[in-house]
Amino acid sequence: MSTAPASRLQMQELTKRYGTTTALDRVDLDVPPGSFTAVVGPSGCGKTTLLRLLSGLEPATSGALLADGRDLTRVPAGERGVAMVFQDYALYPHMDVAANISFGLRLQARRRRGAGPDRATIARRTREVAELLELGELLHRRPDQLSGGQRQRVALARAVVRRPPVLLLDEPLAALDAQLRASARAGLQRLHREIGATVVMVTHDQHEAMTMSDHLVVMKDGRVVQAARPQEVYAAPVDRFVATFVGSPPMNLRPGPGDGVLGWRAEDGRLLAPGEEAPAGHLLVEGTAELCEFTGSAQDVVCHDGTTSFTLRQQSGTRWLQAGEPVRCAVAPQRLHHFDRDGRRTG
Ligand SMILES: Nc1ncnc2c1ncn2[C@@H]1O[C@H](COP(=O)(O)OP(=O)(O)OP(=O)(O)O)[C@@H](O)[C@H]1O
Repeated sequence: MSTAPASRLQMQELTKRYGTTTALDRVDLDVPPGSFTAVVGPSGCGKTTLLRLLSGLEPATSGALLADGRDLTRVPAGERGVAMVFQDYALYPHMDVAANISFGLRLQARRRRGAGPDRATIARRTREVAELLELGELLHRRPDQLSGGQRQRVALARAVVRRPPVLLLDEPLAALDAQLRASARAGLQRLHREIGATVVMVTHDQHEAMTMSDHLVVMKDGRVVQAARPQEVYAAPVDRFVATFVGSPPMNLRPGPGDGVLGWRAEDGRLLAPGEEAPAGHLLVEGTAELCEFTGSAQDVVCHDGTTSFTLRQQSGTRWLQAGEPVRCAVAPQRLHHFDRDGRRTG
């Protein structure tokens, strides 16, 4: 399937206020062309508002929004080259799958008279996108004759059939059960590869965001806290908030040195044998195993040291721990994260 070129999106001091609520607070963000950008953050941090501004459903209060350097602020939603799939992707119930998918193209044809796509083009593009999303066999079914996952794919097909340079997805997988989500995740990534558009996806699921995106945006209180490759956000979170929000289990934190905070990831703790000393320079963490969760290839051991909890992840091949056992582990100095008293990363 041929595509329109992907757009680079830039937000500069983008602000949106609803009465006294500031939903977006001077957001500066650069979305690389062709990226799969995932936006995560706690409920109410402004994720959906960001998409609504990008799509043109809502005007910004102030600031600038550019696509490939072009100011979008006054460009109407229909002319932005931006398609959006909502969480509750309402399909037209009386139309079959083919008619649902081609709706936008048919509208375009009618509006532009001779200049829009002709019938043969519409039919071909509908077929192409249906094949891409594995809906080829279902073109003549109505939405109420489809499963949740199939309906979600029709909504996606309807959005991408017009080859938008930008595709916005608001919690696209939220309505699917766990098993369907896994295959829909793979489907979305494949779709992104095929259509080449810039994808911006909002999700509650930070695991989903990490695994699917190549650009991860973490928001809090209407602001972008960090935007980078997911690997970088995980390896070097800019502050304590990102350290505990991104990654599962959240990063372990403990006071010190001074008035700072030390952090370490569950997989960076190495269990010490009874009597074994922590190597010089390592952080020694001691506690008691309280909860041992076997995940298949690993075991997450939630421990308590009298004041705080921490989680140790043991990989397969090690001895599985049991609740009640004493736990001593060492963390190498290069695996430690340092935050200052205000929670900012210092190393
Ligand atoms: N139309 C509106 N009128 C007034 N306040 C609004 C409106 N839309 C959003 N808000 C407020 O703006 C803030 C950001 O909302 P938004 O929906 O963007 O958050 P979100 O990160 O998408 O949240 P969630 O993850 O819960 O969907 C919230 O405080 C919300 O209550």
